[in-house]
Amino acid sequence: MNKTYTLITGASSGLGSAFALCCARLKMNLILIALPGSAIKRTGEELRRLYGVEVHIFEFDLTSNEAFETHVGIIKASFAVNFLINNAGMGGTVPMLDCSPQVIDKIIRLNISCTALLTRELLPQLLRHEKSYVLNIASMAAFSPIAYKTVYPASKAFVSSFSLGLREEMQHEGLSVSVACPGPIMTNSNTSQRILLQGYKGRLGLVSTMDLANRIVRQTLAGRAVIVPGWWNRMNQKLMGIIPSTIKVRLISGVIKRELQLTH
Ligand SMILES: NC(=O)C1=CN([C@@H]2O[C@H](COP(=O)(O)OP(=O)(O)OC[C@H]3O[C@@H](n4cnc5c(N)ncnc54)[C@H](OP(=O)(O)O)[C@@H]3O)[C@@H](O)[C@H]2O)C=CC1
Ligand SMILES: N[C@@H](C=O)C(=O)O
Repeated sequence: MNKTYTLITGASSGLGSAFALCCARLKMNLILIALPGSAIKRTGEELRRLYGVEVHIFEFDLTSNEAFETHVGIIKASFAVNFLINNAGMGGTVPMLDCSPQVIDKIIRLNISCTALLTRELLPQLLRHEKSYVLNIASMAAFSPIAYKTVYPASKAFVSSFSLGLREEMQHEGLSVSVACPGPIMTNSNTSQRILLQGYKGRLGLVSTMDLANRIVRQTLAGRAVIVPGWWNRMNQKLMGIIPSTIKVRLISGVIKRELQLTH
């Protein structure tokens, strides 16, 4: 039987490395993408040794057009990808006037362009399998505009809309597309500090990173369209579907504004 591979972007830390561990435990061969200079090679060796799976590492900046074209070209030509996890993403909390145009561009490229383009590039490979999966990582932030984050929630609304549109288009093709909308996750130190500044409301939605990865992968393989882990987050999702946008943006932004203490 031909070997199949799960490709995970942003796999060197945070949720991405938890996905790598979860998928290795499920005996999936892995292709891990991360920025150069992380500890991803060591992670790869550990996963090979512990779980006996193949792990191929690609270290490049997904937002560089040239690097993207070169590395994705190699991946397409060499590996039969049947599960794509678009996890790499960036955000932050900063007033619009203090946010550099470069950062805005990077968020849009990584969260929006790379998600759509990598999916498009790998679609022919994915469709060669009887059953294949795409998992896109959005956020609870996809459910409402948020002041002081502005570009990030807008980018995650794109990820959500893109995923559900593609899911509909692929429904008879054997490709199941899911979008995960996690609440706060204690991953890198900046994000963790900001979550603590939100107070008890931020902490109520917390799910441990490994638990989150396991739940999201399980539900993706079960074919679920929208994955919102955690009871508090699911309740918030329902509320956000009912509350008018002008009211919810004010309520959520009030909580998020506390994160500005980190930089101001
Ligand atoms: N943390 C949270 O509270 C939440 C996160 N999310 C989403 O979950 C996903 C993972 O988040 P999280 O684990 O916190 O993120 P982290 O910042 O902890 O990790 C992001 C990963 O992506 C990699 N990465 C970043 N930029 C690039 C790039 N240009 N090219 C290649 N790889 C890159 C990072 O590499 P390196 O380590 O080398 O920088 C790292 O491996 C994101 O899409 C995020 O938006 C959703 C809801 C809440
Ligand atoms: N990862 C994002 C969390 O919601 C952020 O950095 O804001």
